Amino acid sequence: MGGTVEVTGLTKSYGRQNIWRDVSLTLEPGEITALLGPSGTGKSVFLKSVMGLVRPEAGRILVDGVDMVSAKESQRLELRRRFGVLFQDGALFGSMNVYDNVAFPLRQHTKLPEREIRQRVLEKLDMVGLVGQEHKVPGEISGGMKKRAGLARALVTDPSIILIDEPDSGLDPVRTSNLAQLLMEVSTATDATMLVVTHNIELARTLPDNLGMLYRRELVMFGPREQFLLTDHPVVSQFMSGDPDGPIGMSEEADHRRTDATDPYPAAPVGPGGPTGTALLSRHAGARSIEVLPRQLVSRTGFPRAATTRHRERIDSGAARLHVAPDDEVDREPPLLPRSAAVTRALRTTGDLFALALDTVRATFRRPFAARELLEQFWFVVSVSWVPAMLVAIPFGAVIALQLGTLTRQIGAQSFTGAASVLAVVQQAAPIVTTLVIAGAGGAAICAALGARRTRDEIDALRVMGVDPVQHLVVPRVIACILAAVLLNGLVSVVGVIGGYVFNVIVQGGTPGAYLSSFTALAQLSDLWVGELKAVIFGFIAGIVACHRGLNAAGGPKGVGDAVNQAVVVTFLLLFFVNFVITTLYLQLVPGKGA
Ligand SMILES: Nc1ncnc2c1ncn2[C@@H]1O[C@H](COP(=O)(O)OP(=O)(O)OP(=O)(O)O)[C@@H](O)[C@H]1O
Repeated sequence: MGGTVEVTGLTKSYGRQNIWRDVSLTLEPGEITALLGPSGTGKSVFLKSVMGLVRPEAGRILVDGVDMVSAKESQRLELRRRFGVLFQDGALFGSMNVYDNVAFPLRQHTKLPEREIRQRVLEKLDMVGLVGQEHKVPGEISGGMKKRAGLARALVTDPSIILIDEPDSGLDPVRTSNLAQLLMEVSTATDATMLVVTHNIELARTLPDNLGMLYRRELVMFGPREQFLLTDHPVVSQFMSGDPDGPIGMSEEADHRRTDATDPYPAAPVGPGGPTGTALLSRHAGARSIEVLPRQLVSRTGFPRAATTRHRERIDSGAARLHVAPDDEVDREPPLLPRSAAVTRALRTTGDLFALALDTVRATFRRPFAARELLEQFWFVVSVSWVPAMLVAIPFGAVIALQLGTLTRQIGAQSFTGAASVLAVVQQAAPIVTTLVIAGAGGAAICAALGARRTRDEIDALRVMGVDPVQHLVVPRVIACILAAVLLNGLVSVVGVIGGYVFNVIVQGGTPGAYLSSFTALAQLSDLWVGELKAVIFGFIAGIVACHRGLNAAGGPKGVGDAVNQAVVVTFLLLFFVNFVITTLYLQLVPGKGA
């Protein structure tokens, strides 16, 4: 039997915008529930709250008795393994083909042999009509196909709770009907609990056992299909008939308030066994005049559906009743939430950045380690950074040598030119130059790639499949940035020193012997180590900031662009500040040679 989801008093806001408040409903085991509502009323946010991806500020979501809202992230990852989720655009992983996408949850969470995985994957692909397309990557298939592949992935682990966001978007009417029938077959075969967010009226009338409707920040109505479809509530009636006239307007904010406040919209009378074929005369102008309850879909296999029997029993016993929000609640003005101060937001972002840094350190020691991802990312960061790093290193080393050479000659200390320029390159210029290039080239690309995955719901899809994005994505990227910084720092130091040598000896007429001997006289091994230590710390900062901004990108391509910009700027600022701290500490704690 499917899981139970009990939602009580749930309230969610983003900044000053209250999305919905005090939402309470129960998804009964094995039953199918459809959540309706005009665009922008927070249906997807509700779905994400149930998955534990969005944190409501008040209320509880008990999934088989465990509260998703207050549970630790590790508990949530465990709970989410019971879910099968289809996101609005499928949320397929862009780097994998359809077959690997569908196989992903099985490979991640089971030790099934590849032969068994193949059998299960092909069975689900057959179910959604995608056999023969399994070798294609998401960029090569249509929106509807992505949706069906996403459904195959959601079903491949035989989940006990299935959450589906707009299954009909991107599908033609015939495929939508087929999909509704498919969901009914899945429900009959597995008895999984389902929550389907949809705008499709036909699907809403014929598939679910229960319906709920969000409107003006409230769950205006929730209850059994038999009662929900027969009410003459103006909002529900208008929505179900697709009528342009009524309380629902073009936008959620502009929707005018219903003026008729006298009718409490009572539920339609329902007889035992359900009122199939019942006709109801509406008493509201503008609402449907006569409604006939459409038949619910049944399984074509001929097997009875356990949830249908239980649902009937709940109605007959009076346990399942229509909940209608009191009139004054629907008409209430949205609460004016306090404006979140810029300082508070900045502090929260800084706190999140530190939390991610700590999480990354902890997740580094968790198994399995994403070694392959690390190698790929390391190769990627080095390949985009090494050429610019070298090209910057030569003029940098030369400029330092030129400046110091001129200065030391002015004060009659030419013999220290080598030491001064080598120390400046190794300790200061090399780690900073290397990390600026890594942040500008590798970090920006990492941030953009994660941001794009975030806006395509791929990150949420990972979390829903019980995969920790910090362990799977952040750890390999951060370690790749560190390793690349150490490697390139060494190379940049060598190139910078050679550049300085060439300029000092050839252009400024210094002697090679004086240059080298001054270096060995004043420099010490710890000077080299501090350069590499800086590279490690700066690489860590570049990786963490890039991942943090990427994982928090929001609002489509512009949001990703903004995230990349912020990542580069924040990394630069942090680098110079941390460099100042390390240099000051080093000079205070490590006495110079000969001092
Ligand atoms: N991460 C977020 N940050 C800020 N606001 C958000 C965020 N996610 C959603 N919202 C806001 O919450 C509101 C509800 O969005 P949601 O996507 O849940 O609506 P919906 O009912 O699913 O709409 P549709 O049917 O058009 O998909 C919108 O105003 C949206 O701008």
